Amino acid sequence: MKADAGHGVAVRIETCGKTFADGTQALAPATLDIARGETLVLLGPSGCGKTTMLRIIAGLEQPDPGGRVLFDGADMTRVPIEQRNVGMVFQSYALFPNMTVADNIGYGLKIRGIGKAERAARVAELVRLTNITGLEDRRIDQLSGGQRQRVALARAVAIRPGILLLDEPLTALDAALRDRLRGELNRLLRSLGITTIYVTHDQSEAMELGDRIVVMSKGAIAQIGAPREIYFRPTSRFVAEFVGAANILEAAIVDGQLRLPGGRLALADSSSRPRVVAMIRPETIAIVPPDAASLTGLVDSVSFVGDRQRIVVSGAAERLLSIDASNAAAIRVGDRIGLAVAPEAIRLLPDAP
Ligand SMILES: Nc1ncnc2c1ncn2[C@@H]1O[C@H](COP(=O)(O)OP(=O)(O)OP(=O)(O)O)[C@@H](O)[C@H]1O
Repeated sequence: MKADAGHGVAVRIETCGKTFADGTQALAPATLDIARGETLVLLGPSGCGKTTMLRIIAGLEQPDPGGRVLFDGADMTRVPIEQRNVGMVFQSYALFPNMTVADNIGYGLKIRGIGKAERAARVAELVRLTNITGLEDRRIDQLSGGQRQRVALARAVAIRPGILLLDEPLTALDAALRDRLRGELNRLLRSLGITTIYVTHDQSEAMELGDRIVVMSKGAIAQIGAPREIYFRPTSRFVAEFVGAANILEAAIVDGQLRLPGGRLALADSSSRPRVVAMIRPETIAIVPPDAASLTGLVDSVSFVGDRQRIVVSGAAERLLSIDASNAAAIRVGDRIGLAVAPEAIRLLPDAP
């Protein structure tokens, strides 16, 4: 969490729903508080309503009647976007192509009547913060995608917005560049301490950048929590499967243990239900010698994925189980292996999706 996060609510969305003119309900009425200085990530599959929520906060879209948007406690619902003091960056850069980098970054300051000397000082600071030193006098059409996205970020934060809204700002970039910029963006957001709302469908981006993540599904909030909470303690099957890889097991509980075709697993959670849906992350399953193990299975496939190997096991559960193991483990297809899972790593889920 950023240093000054948590002191008060910067943004409150109160029963904000959105039904478009054609009858599409993009957002069911949702209420959400965003703390000052926090980076809140809206995460979900395509069409789940993330952008609609961001546009309501920006003032590009009005919520359905009854909904309110508050900044620092003040009702902004009817306040036009240009008076909301928000900075925005979208997937498409929307920079002025024939202006220089420095002029793009300074544009918002200029139209706000900020003098030349102060403008130059702020532009210089942002050029340094966003790692584009040396490119100040280039035109936008002479820059790479990653450089353009840095300029777009610098321009958005130059006006010192109260709130920064980012909609998939890294999506158009290739994987290696996206990873690098994600780290840089994380440092930038933390050093500026601006309240940020970040839209993405990429769960690793959400994990790295978010103080909290709002997982959305079909126009509704499925779960809100810190990245670790969302990952290890999902409250629904949808969240478990959308955020990272998940083994979902349907099994009976006997004597506080999950009863599976290949053996048993001890549980930390108790349940009064005779059958449960349980989630186990692939990296929480350890491979142990089969003879003393309470659960065993047969290795169905082994795939090398670079930093680890993904092992798929049959016979342990009703479905195939995926395990992430270190490359050091010498495992071959057809091996009989034992599986161990710490009871706390098994999460019971409600039956509903
Ligand atoms: N102006 C509009 N009129 C009618 N329906 C719309 C309009 N804008 C968006 N929608 C619909 O509302 C739903 C939510 O859209 P939204 O853009 O918020 O989703 P999203 O989660 O941001 O998706 P993506 O990741 O694909 O951008 C979608 O079904 C979309 O088709």
